Amino acid sequence: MESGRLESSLWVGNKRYRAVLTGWHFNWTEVDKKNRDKKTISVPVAEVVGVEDGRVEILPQKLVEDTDKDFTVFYVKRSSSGGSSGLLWRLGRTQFSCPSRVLRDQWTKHLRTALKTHSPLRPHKLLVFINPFGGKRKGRKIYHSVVAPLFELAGISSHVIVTERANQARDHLLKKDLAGFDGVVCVGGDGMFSEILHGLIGRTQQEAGLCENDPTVTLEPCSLHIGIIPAGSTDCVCYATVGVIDPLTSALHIVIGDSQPLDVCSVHHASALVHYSVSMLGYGFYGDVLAESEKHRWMGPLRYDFSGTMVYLSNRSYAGIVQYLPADPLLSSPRDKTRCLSGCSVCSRSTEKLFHHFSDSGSLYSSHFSQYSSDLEGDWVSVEGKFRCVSLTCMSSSCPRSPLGLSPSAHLADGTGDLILVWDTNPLGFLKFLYRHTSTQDQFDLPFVEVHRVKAVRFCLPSDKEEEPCEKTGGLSGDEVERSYVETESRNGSQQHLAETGTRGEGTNEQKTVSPFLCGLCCSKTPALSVWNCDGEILPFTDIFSRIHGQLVRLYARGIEDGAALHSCSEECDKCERRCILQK
Ligand SMILES: Nc1ncnc2c1ncn2[C@@H]1O[C@H](COP(=O)(O)OP(=O)(O)OP(=O)(O)O)[C@@H](O)[C@H]1O
Ligand SMILES: CCCCCCCCCCCCC/C=C/[C@@H](O)[C@H](CO)NC(=O)CCCCC
Ligand SMILES: [Ca+2]
Repeated sequence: MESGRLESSLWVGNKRYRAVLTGWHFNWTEVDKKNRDKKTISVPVAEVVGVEDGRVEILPQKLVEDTDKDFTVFYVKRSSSGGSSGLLWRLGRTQFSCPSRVLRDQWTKHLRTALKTHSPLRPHKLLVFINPFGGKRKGRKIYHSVVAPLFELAGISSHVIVTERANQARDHLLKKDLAGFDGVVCVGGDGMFSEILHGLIGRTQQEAGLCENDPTVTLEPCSLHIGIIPAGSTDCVCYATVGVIDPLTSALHIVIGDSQPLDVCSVHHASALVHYSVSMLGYGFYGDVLAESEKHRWMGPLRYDFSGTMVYLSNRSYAGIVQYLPADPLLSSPRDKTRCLSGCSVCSRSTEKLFHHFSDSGSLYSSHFSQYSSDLEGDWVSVEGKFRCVSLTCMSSSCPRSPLGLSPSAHLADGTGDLILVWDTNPLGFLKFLYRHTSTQDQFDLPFVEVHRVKAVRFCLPSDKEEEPCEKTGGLSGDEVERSYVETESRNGSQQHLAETGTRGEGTNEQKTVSPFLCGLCCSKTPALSVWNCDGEILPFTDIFSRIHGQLVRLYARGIEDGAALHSCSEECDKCERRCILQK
């Protein structure tokens, strides 16, 4: 008998099944009275959530009938409702009956052992941060009603912190003891994710003795995984890495220990780290939308639609110099019409490139040779002019508002970002560009739009182009923007200069928010500057240097599964090529 293999008859209700546990799969096939096989259900062991003695239910509430010949298996079940192509996951549950208690114990023992063997990244202990004010303010309810019961079922212990102020989660991760935790879960939106990202990256560099302020340093990848339970307004990072915004689906990805590496862009100004970004670093239109939307927080998620319309009507473009370092064009292109899907070959090739210097121990996390990266070598390209917007994204940045995203062919973990330059154009042209984000039409196929796959970007203002700000509304000039925001923070005595922008949410620091939109309304003077929108935060500087760090963090996710490859996966898994790839 193959090790770990188990086969026997089991009953579900009054139907008999032939159940087989092989190394990778747990299958049960209905057998009719003439011993003919009927329907088979096949679940990869990696997608089994838990195995319980007796007849058990956990959602909507826990019910246990402790019978000694029964056991219950919980597993991931794909749902196609709402056109989600199987990306929406539900908790499947089957209660099996055995002819004897001995056989029942054999089944539960084998299944539990198989889970341990085949899912090495399943978390045991998680640190959970809940932002009670994110999105529609449902974070706490979502966690307690949907997520906590699943964690309990999977035997995950969690330490839960409901935040009382902005940046509490970041500060906790930077300073407190994290021993024993496998990952950090963020219940909130992109802003809350950003806090976790900053805390974990900062902590990892502190412990590795690396200076985050130096853009040439190869940063150490974080060893703790991040799980996102979407409860914000945009939830772009969740959407782009899971494919749906659904707390139960995300909780299941965490519980089964999925792992998706993610590129991170560091943003620097004058030898100091300003911020990290994963979804969008945008100047011009997206910066103005964010600045405007901060005044309408009370509208909730709708504030972006309202502000988007207002900013569009203000019809502005901004002068700037953009310099970029192109990525290797032989590896991929932002216009190659591919999508970064689960198991993406472009990202896998990058993993080999990024981590080819394995240490003696074989650890992925102590892999770099030199502290300084050769990634910034190459020929820089420089362009100057007036832009509607300049955006840099490390991934597609798809979200419900834009299902294919800012750059549909961008990759989650290839060590590059896509730079999108939208040159000044007429209002109708720009509307066309924006509108194409909401459809499948190519937003880059317009004469005033350029897209480049890059490793690093610099942006500065042309020295002679600064205009007088509007006096009535107090629009700020370049110098003023910087002065009004800079704050120096000292972390554990080290000289870190992380700008405290704090323009999101209640409880943030009181600071002046740049609102160039007002000038567009009250006078004909266009403001001199826009602001940078960095994953939903307004940055305090206009001149920036940013660089992409390949696979700096890992999420409990697996990227977007290919709907076509998933066909009738939950029933006929042998036919599903993608699952086989995953399990290799
Ligand atoms: N207890 C708190 N009080 C006030 N602000 C908080 C608190 N906890 C976290 N924050 C801040 O709230 C900001 C917004 O939160 P979050 O991202 O969860 O929701 P959102 O803005 O509605 O969603 P999105 O970022 O997806 O647009 C975050 O930047 C975070 O720093
Ligand atoms: C006329 C139709 C106009 C439609 C315009 C559609 C364009 C949509 C592109 C959406 C790109 C989202 C990028 C993600 C940004 C997030 O990091 C950030 C934090 O949550 N969100 C915003 O800044 C929120 C700001 C979102 C800007 C719209
Ligand atoms: Ca990327």
